[in-house]
Amino acid sequence: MDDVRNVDVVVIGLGVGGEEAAGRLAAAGLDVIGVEHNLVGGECPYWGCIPTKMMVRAGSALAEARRIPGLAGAATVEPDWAPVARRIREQATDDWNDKVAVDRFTSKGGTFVRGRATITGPGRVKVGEQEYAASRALVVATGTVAVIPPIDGLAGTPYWTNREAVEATTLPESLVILGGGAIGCEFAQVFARFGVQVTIIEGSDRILAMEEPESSEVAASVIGATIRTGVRATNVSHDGGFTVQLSDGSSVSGEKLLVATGRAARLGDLGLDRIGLDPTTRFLTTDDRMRAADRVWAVGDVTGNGAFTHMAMYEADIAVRDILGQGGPGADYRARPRVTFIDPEIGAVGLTAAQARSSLTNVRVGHVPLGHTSRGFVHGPGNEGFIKVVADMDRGVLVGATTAGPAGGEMIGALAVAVHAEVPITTLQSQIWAYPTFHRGIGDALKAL
Ligand SMILES: Cc1cc2nc3c(=O)[nH]c(=O)nc-3n(C[C@H](O)[C@H](O)[C@H](O)COP(=O)(O)OP(=O)(O)OC[C@H]3O[C@@H](n4cnc5c(N)ncnc54)[C@H](O)[C@@H]3O)c2cc1C
Ligand SMILES: NC(=O)c1ccc[n+]([C@@H]2O[C@H](COP(=O)([O-])OP(=O)(O)OC[C@H]3O[C@@H](n4cnc5c(N)ncnc54)[C@H](O)[C@@H]3O)[C@@H](O)[C@H]2O)c1
Repeated sequence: MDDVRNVDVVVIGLGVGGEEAAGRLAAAGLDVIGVEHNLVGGECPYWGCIPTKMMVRAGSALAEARRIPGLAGAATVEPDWAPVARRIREQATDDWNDKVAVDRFTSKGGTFVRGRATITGPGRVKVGEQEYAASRALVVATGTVAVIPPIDGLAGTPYWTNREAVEATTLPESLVILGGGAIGCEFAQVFARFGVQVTIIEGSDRILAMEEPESSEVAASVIGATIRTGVRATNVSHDGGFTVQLSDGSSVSGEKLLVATGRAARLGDLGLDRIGLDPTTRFLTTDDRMRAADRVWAVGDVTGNGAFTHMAMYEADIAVRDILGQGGPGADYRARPRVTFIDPEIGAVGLTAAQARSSLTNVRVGHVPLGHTSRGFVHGPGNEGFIKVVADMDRGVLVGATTAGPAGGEMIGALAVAVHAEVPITTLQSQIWAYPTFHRGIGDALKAL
């Protein structure tokens, strides 16, 4: 084995959070080792946010073209997956090549190491035969993998996860999706718009179960798939196509099967016990400076604070400032935004009404269907959606909101500011909202409080 190499910082995992932390620490002049066993950039650019949003963009273009009759004449729509697959391969992922991302990190002065890192002791990390000793910080940013539920017959079949779905160059005729969360819903709508017969199997009683019930209703009405809720898969068999037996005795079949039943942090084989942490933990618990242990910081999906790219970036920023001794605000999760990119987009921030009622005594809700607003009326076809605000009336501030609609992901920005900055509801109610915008509906929802 080579000698131990002494450095300032080792970052394990160069996904969204790790790359941000490693790059900034290197740019600040520290001696940083960044370790990545797969692609620098992680899930988001290669199999997550970016390619799936390219798919969504393509599906939305088809849907908008199909709305032309009745609005603007006639249109013939002939979906073709080839340009989508090409765009993903050439523009989003460089054919799943991370040279640009590696160069981005090394140009900041970081040292890149390709391989799987294991922790061997406090500040100590081994990659292959080389061991590193970090005097200042160890940053764990190892992200998540798709959870594969222990369903009889599933293991060993050629099921898809998000990775195979993103890499697909041709589409199946039919697709069964296990799980109706964000991943299941986004893929379902896109593939359905390209002509695939999609069936979603969701164990709980509604899709997008973590969001407002109205969000689930809107999603179910627009996705274009057969949606089976309250049933679980009990058995999977593969004989050219897939047959999934369900807990109610029925079965569904599809040419392909996509497993989208959640994500699990990659922590199991990291060696956490060697730094005094529980190796069986689901997520790494941190303080508000993202410290998980002495001179150990954790950022991104592994912290369990919301598996979103913006959360990984946010936590990386806090960890970097703490490691560099720069101070500044600590982590505050009250105004966590999220957007499910179906059409209509479902933006949300903070608490749902049910979450608010479970922890607060004086909660009021304001709600307006988007079709009742001037802009929703003008928009016509494709105007599904609503705006819902959740208020803590004791403090006179919003604690949560949902904006579902054609610009739902953009509308939530205004309400994220309101929740984050605790803008008094009376101030929001006296605001002037431009006419006729979708976001003017926020004023209507506030009036309904
Ligand atoms: C289909 C899909 C769509 C999504 N869409 C969105 C979206 O629209 N908006 C949004 O905000 N979020 C979205 N997400 C979530 C987003 O991709 C993640 O929240 C984000 O990638 C998390 O970043 P991370 O750095 O924590 O982890 P990751 O991106 O998972 O990166 C972790 C990295 O660590 C590496 N690694 C793990 N263990 C080791 C080890 N021992 N040694 C070396 N390297 C290791 C991995 O190879 C990986 O590259 C989506 C996710 C999926 C799956
Ligand atoms: N637009 C975005 O920002 C975006 C998009 C995709 C993913 N993501 C992130 O990735 C995370 C993971 O997404 P996801 O959709 O895989 O997970 P999820 O946890 O959001 O949803 C998984 C769903 O699968 C269901 N389920 C679990 N086991 C099941 C089973 N055996 N049979 C039937 N249903 C089952 C659950 O009830 C749940 O509704 C999201 O929570 C989000 O943080 C974000």
